[in-house]
Amino acid sequence: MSLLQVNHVTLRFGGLVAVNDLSFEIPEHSIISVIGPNGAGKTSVFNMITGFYRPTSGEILFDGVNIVGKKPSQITQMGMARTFQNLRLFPTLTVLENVMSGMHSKTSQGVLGALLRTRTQKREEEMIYTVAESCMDFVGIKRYAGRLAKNLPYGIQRYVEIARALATKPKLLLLDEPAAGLNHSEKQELIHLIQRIRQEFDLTILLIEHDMGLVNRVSDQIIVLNYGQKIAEGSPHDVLNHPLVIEAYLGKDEDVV
Ligand SMILES: Nc1ncnc2c1ncn2[C@@H]1O[C@H](COP(=O)(O)OP(=O)(O)OP(=O)(O)O)[C@@H](O)[C@H]1O
Repeated sequence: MSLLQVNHVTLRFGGLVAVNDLSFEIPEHSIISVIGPNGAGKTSVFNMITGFYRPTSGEILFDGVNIVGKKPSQITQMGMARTFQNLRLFPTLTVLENVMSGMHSKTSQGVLGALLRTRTQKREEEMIYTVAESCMDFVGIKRYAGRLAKNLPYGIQRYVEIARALATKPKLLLLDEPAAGLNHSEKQELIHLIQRIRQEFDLTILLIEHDMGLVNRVSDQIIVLNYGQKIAEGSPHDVLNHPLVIEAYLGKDEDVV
């Protein structure tokens, strides 16, 4: 069954068509990558799926529900989590607090509960702490738990974002250029982490990435965008050898494996 269905979605900014009549489906438990040259519309697609942009036309079904018009927070509640191309951590909070922050939107207690510190609320805080700890452990950043996010190297901050997203126990995890700014050995670790996430967590992953080595290693299927349109879709081998894809990347064809 498809966890996500994007049906004939178009996004216009004035006269510019950023995404043009795009359709694709994401089967449950798969890892799908969206690739394409700069400006192809990849981030716009992520922003529509996560509710940051509203499509000009078309529908997006998540778990069978049309999510067009829903707020990002409502979509998060439905089981979607994302990381950002430009990191969005709370710089003056610790790693632990950042990871816990992702889960607070899911607690049942409101402001009154927080003030009264009801027993339920204390139990929830303990549960949030336990989940945050296990997610930090899973991605290998537990030793940084008490450090302020802003004082950590870029590569570690990326892992904090991933841990924060995982802690919300999403059905769909969207990773926006997770390898950006990472060196070769960090990229190898990230490939291993993405494969472990798929094995250990019951989730589906949608990835935007420029690093073709990573895309090739982790993806079940690849969707290629160019000028807002889908120009190819299929297995890594088929897509990365597709003439239209090679043409789209011409001039930077060293990226294509
Ligand atoms: N908020 C916006 N307002 C106006 N135009 C926008 C906006 N967001 C994106 N665009 C335009 O839409 C097109 C697609 O941009 P988008 O960022 O989705 O591409 P991308 O494939 O993610 O690129 P990159 O790989 O460089 O991140 C571009 O022409 C971009 O300038």
